[in-house]
This record gives sequence, structure tokens and C-alpha cells, in this order.
Amino acid sequence: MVWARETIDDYRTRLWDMARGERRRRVDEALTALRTVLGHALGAAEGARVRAETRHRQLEFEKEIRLLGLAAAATDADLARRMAEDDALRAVWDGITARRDAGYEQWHREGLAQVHRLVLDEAPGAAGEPWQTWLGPAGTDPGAHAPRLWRVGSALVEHSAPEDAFPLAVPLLDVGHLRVNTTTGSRPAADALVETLVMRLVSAFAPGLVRLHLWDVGHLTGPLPSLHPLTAAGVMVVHDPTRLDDLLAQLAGHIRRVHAQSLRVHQTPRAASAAAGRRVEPWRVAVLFGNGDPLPDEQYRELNRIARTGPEAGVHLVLVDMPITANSPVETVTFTDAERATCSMTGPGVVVRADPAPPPAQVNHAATTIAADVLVRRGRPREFADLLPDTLGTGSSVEELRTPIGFHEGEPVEVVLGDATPHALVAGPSGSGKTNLLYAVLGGLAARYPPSELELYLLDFKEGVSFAGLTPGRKDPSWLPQARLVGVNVNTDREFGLALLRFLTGELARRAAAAKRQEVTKLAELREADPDGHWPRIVAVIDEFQALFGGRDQITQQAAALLEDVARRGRSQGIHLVLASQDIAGIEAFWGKPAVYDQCTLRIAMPKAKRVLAQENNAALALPRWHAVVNHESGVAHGNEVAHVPDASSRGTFDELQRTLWARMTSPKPRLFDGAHQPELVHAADFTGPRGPVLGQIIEVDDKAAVFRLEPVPGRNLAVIGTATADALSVLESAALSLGELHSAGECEFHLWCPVQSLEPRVTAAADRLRAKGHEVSVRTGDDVAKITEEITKLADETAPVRQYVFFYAVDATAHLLEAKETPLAKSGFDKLRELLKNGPARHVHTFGWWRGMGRFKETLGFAGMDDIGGWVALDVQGAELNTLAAGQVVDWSPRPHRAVFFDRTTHSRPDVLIPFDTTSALELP
Ligand SMILES: Nc1ncnc2c1ncn2[C@@H]1O[C@H](COP(=O)(O)OP(=O)(O)OP(=O)(O)O)[C@@H](O)[C@H]1O
Repeated sequence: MVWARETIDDYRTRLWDMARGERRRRVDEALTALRTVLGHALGAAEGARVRAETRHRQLEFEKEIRLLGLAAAATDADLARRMAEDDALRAVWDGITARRDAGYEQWHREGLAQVHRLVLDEAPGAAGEPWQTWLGPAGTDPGAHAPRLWRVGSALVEHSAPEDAFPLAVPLLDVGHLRVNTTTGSRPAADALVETLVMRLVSAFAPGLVRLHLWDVGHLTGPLPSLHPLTAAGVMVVHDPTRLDDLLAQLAGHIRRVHAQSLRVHQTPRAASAAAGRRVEPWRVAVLFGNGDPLPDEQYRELNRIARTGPEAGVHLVLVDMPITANSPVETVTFTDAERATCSMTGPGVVVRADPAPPPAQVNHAATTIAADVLVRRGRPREFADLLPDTLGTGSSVEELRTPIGFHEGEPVEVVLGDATPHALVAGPSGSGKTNLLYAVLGGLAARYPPSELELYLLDFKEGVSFAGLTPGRKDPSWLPQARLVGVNVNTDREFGLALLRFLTGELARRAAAAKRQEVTKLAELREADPDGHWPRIVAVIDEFQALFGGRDQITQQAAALLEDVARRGRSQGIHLVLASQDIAGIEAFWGKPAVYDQCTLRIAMPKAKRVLAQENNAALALPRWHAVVNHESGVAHGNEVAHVPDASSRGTFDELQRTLWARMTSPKPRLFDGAHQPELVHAADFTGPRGPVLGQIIEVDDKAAVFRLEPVPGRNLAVIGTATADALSVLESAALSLGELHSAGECEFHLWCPVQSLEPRVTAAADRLRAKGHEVSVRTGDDVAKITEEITKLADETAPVRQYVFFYAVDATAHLLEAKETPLAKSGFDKLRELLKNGPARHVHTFGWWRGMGRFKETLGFAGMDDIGGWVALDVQGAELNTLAAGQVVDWSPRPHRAVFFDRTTHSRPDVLIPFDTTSALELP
């Protein structure tokens, strides 16, 4: 702005010198003389007094002329009469006009030419030349530099010849604003001035570099009708007369974003454009037509804020009859009648006239050409591929994660996850394109940041398999290299959501500890202090996350607490949440934890989304299909950015990117957790290298099975409780077969007892599988069931040479056998079984029993026997029934198909939810 001010001051000084300054100086000098004269006069002779009085009269007269202005004074009848009567006053007038003529003579000789030259140099082409030379074709200037002056009309010093008119140009782009004040009858001239100026602006550069916003308080038909073709390509946006708020918020939001960007790149748009050789950020010119009335306070303050901060960000105002404070860089044209005006650039004494507007048809034609050119330049509609960078996977996430996710008028609209916007909340009703938007975000990020910079944890509580494609599949072996975990069909497994949150808090703690060791507080600092460490930013996407809060139970409570913790502390540790939901409003537990909501400062609203933006921000309501409001300001209106989101989920979009990235980047396979799929025992990590008997898959972030500890200490027996036969068989078979894998032949013996005939084939299959591994197996089924009591007694009484594993299926079905006593005082089978459970483990005899009901189970063990069951797996048993088995703590468990709870008294503080394995292939003989 320094250059501009100098130029303008120069320009002004010259004009003022001539028109006003000279006179003022003379009057000031004369007043000084007057004081001297009056001083002398006190003691002077009468002649001197008369002279002094004459001089005084003359000076007063000169002052009057000055106040009136030379032009008005020349036609003033009273002054003319007094001059006719008083030669002394006539002399004053003659003196002044002589000085003016001399001054004007000098201006005419030197100044006029200089002004012409100045405007020629500083307002080249469309900025200053007559419309005949530029109106029509679209400009080609890439906008690396803006002209310093923009012609608005012509000016003429009062009393000078019409041919001495000179061009009047004002600074605008990158510098300031223009205000036009009208008076009665001058609106056509004002409109012409504005229209011509606007056409100069949009014609001076390659189309699209100047964006116009038009707002008019009163006109129903809209002002500047010839410019309307510009709206077709979005070069000009006409705003609702009742929604000045929205426009101001939009401009303010834009200014903030540009400032934030300038801070990031340490360059203003002007400097960045000069360096890049093209305008990097289009100028935005808002033309506001008011009616001279003051604006409501809040709007007035906002307008003044924009006026103060806009120019640096390339935001400029052309204000017609809109009041504004003087402390912003603004030049003013004030109409004094229908045709004539004064200008703050030239001061009084210089008459300004707007240039006549070019013919409307020609303006219209030029506007159409420019709009068409923009559309051609913009080319085809933007698609997924346009979200991707030129080079894949080279971004650094030290400071933040940033990617475009859509386009507004051909320009990318970005989302940022970083210190200011650590977490995102995405909302939109079903079918509004929420999942597609998540794909756009994931695609944009994955294309920019390699796995060392970004790790993704994705969870979808919706039914369906929306993120499953990110893991290797049967048809497509590729995976998204940055994906570490993908959870699908977790709608009934809220524990998995909980597990993810626990994992994230664990990671938070790990990062916090590392930061503490390095004596830093932020991820960026940690990475600087530990350049060799692996500290990628983590993005956890939870689609339909409200499902986590689906019940009034411990899971909801824990999820809310963990989510709050991650939301609070994730910011500084580079752990970001992207929470998506159909209906934010419905999440009761969430409202109890406003911190989560508050920490999600990035809000994305799909069409018709409720509550995700600030309450009075209704931008999502009017959103067209496949668009989103992206708001980095917690949903406040000035943060709104509307983007069209390209299709990111059809074939050939994200999937193709994934294959490309997969081929280029090395990364381990992500874990897939599919709640609709029973994991196979043979594929379980703990089956091939077992640590002990495997019971089922734990719902955890890591691929981990529940393993029961078997030491030779009391209580190391396991009870399976419930009627869900398939699941009970699965648990027993998993345990038996994994023990078979753990031990070499001869190290142990198996005892499989099953009184239920229909289960015999399964028991036999398990026995065959164990025998195939070389193990000794005794099976008691069918008629042999009668021998079970005998077997129990033997195992309870004798010390076996090797480990003994008893698998007792459907214990309750042997009640009639075990209850029997040979004599009333003899021990029953149950007594023996209790002894076996009590004393067996210490002698390496461990029992895995299945009871098909809690009552039967308790009956078998009796009150004292409970201690001998160190662990249990409950199937279709209500949580309330289990409390007594879990050291008195409340077990929050509602049975559901193919899920179980496992509790080990010695290691667990709370039960684990298990998914029983599919044992089919494990049972098959090799
Ligand atoms: N920007 C887009 N361009 C073209 N098609 C889209 C776009 N966004 C979404 N679609 C299509 O619309 C359909 C619904 O989109 P999507 O699954 O993303 O919606 P959603 O809001 O997640 O709905 P739901 O919650 O029911 O899954 C999909 O078939 C998707 O391909």
C-alpha cells in the first residue's frame, strides 16, 4: 500500500496545490501579518489604524471567498456589490484570481500532463482506457500484479476549459475500497460508474480471477442487469436482499481463510501471486447497493471489519450509499447533482463526472463471453481424479493433514485436520452422500500422505460393508496402504468401538510419554525432537458413531468418556476423529459430553443435515445434491464453504486410487474386523502358535484370541454356560484342538465325555483330529457314558503321569448318573466331580465343562465349589445371572447370537466379549 499512497498523495498534492493549498497558505501568511499589524496598531497613528482596518477588511473578505469557494464566489451577488463599493475588496478579488490563474497556468503546463501520464501508466488497458479499446473479449492477464489505479471517470478543475479534463482513477485491488454516495437524480450516473468499473475489473484479467458479489438492499429486479450473464459461470453471485448477513459472513470467512493461509506460507496473496507469476487467490469484489440508511449495529461492525482486513486478502468493497467508518482505506465519490460529483482523491474545486456507461448490449455481450470462457477453462465437471495431487504420497503431516474434498466454481475446497481443527463431525441424512464424502476425504488424504505420515482406523456401525474394500478381498487383493484397521458390520458389536477408543487412548498415552521424555508438548515438536520415530498422524473415522451410544449401559458411558478423552487430548498428539452420523441431534449421551462436540471444530454438513452447523446457520438446508457445507469454524456461518463433492465411491474412483497406492507403497495388511463373519479357528493367530487353550476371538483392535491360563494351581478349570449349542461346541473344540496344537504327542491325554447323542459326531470328529496329531484320547459317548463316573473317580484319585484334559459336554445331561450313590453314605458322581475340579488342576488335570443352564451349573458345584471354576464363558445367559460369578461386579451383558462373555477371575477386571470361532476346517483331518 505504501507505493499506492505515495502515488495518490503525489496526485492529490498536485491538484490541491493548485485548487486550494495555495490560497490557504496565502491566507495563513496574511493572518500572521494581520496579527503583527494589529500589534503595531495599538500605539500607532490614525493613518496606520485605517490601513490596518482596511487590511483587516481585506483579509476577512479573502476568508469569506475561501469558505465559499472561488466558483461560488464569482457568482455571488452580495460579494459583487461589496466589491463594486469597495476598491480594497476588489483588489483582493483581483489578487486571488490572478494567483489562481497563475497557479492554474502552472498546473496546466506541468500537472495535467503528469496526471494523464500517471493514469496511463498505472491504469493500463481495461483499468484505464476507454471501453472501446477493451470491452468484449475475455482478458488474458494471469494477474501476477494488479494495476495500481482504476479509472472511474473524468475530473475538471472548476473554471477551467472542458478540454482540460483529466482522467480520475482510484486505487482498488490489493489496496482499498470505493464508496459512492448519490444524491437525488444521480443514481443512473452512479450505476454507470459502478458498472463500468466492474467491467474493467473482470475484463482486465483472465476470466475468473475477479469474483463479484452483488447485493442490493432494495431492487427487486437487481441492479447492473447487463452484468447478469456473469452469474452463469459463478463469476458473479447475486445475493438475496434479505441476507446481507450471509454475504458478510462469507466474505469474513474468506478473509480469515486467506489470512490463515498467508500465515502458513508466510506470504500475502499479493506477494504469492507475484512470486508465482499468476494470481493465486481470486480477488473478490462485493458491490453493495444501500439506501443511505445506517445498517444494524452487528452488520455495520462486520462491514467495517471487512473493510479494514479485506484488502490484504484481496477482498474489496464497492459501496453505493452504504455508510462505513473512515478508518479503512476507502476513496469516496460523492455526487452533488445528477451528473457531477466530488472525489476524495481530488478534493473540492474539482468536478468529477462518471464516464458514460458502454452500451448495455455490448456489456451484456462481454459478460457472456467472459462467463463462457470461465466455463471452458473450468472444463469438464470436476471429478475424483481432480482431488488428487500431481505426485502421490509426498506430503508431510508434521503440521496438519490437508486435502481438497470438492470444488466450488472450479476451485478446490479443502478440509484440514490439525491444531485448529483437530476433529470433524459429519452429518447428513441417509443417502445424502456422507459415505461418499468420507471416501473423498480418505482418498484425498491417502493420495497425499504415505503410511509413515498417516494411519487410518475406520469403523462403520452401519449395516453393510462400506469400508471393507479397503482391505484385501477375494476379487481385489489390494488394500489402502494407510489403513491399519477396518471394522465393518460392528452395529451389534459396540465393544469394538470401545476397543478402538481404548486403543486410541493407549496411543495417546504412548505419545504423551514420548513427548514428555523429549520435553515437548506437540506432535510437530515431538517429530522434530525424534526424527527417526514413527509418529504418523492418526485419523479414526467412525461412521454412524451414534450407535456407540445406543444403550443406557456401561458401553455407552465408557464410550462417551473415552471419546471425550481422545477428543480433548488428541489435538496435540496428532490423533484426529472424524465422526459421521445421520442425526447428530439424536445422540443423547453426546449432549452430556459437550466437550466432544466442541472439540469437533471442523463441521461438514450434507444437504438437509441438522444440528451439525451452528444453530442459526441454515446453509445445509438449501444445499443441492452431492454438495456439502465445509466449515472449519465450529459451524458458525462465516466459516461456510460450499463444495460439490465428486463421486468418490463408484467403480474407477477410490478403488483405482487404492490399487495405484498399493502398488507403490509398502505397508502391512490392515486388520479387518467383520462383525457379520465368524472368524475361522485355523486362521486365528493364537491357534497356530498357541499359548494355551483358545476360547474365541476377543473383540479388540489387535487380532487376538482369548486364551485360558492353565497352571497347576487350584481353580484352573473352565465352565461354559448356556444353551447355545453351536457356540458351546465351538468353545470346547477351540480349547481342545488348540491344546492339541500346543502339545506334542505323549505330553498330554484328552478325555472327551458327551452324554448327548446328537453331539456325538462332533465329539468324534474332535477326537479323531486330536488322535491324528498323535494324542491319546479317550471318548465316552453312547453306551460308554455310564463309565463317566468311573472315569471321574479315577482322575480325581490317581496322579496321572502326564497332563490330563477333560472335556465334559452337557454335564447337566448326566445328572441322573452322577447323582446316584451306591450306598447312602457313599460319594456320588457329583461329589467326585467336585473333588476333581478341586484337586485336579494342581495335579495337571484340568476340566472344561459345559452346563446348559445356570441352575444346573450351580447345583453341580454347590456353594463351595464356585472357587474351583477359575474362568467361565457365558453364552445365552443374562448378565444379571452372572454377577455372582464375576467377583460380585455387575456384568453388563445381553446375549446375542454368536457372541459370548469370558471372565477369568485371576486376570480380568471386566469380562471380554468373545466371538466363538468357526471350527469347521480345524476339525477336518489333514
Ligand atoms: N457426490 C456424488 N456424486 C455421485 N453420486 C453420489 C455422490 N455421493 C453419493 N453418491 C451416490 O449416492 C448414493 C448414496 O450415497 P452414500 O452412501 O454416500 O450416502 P450416505 O449418506 O452415506 O447414505 P447412507 O447413510 O444411507 O449410506 C450412493 O449410491 C453413492 O454412489
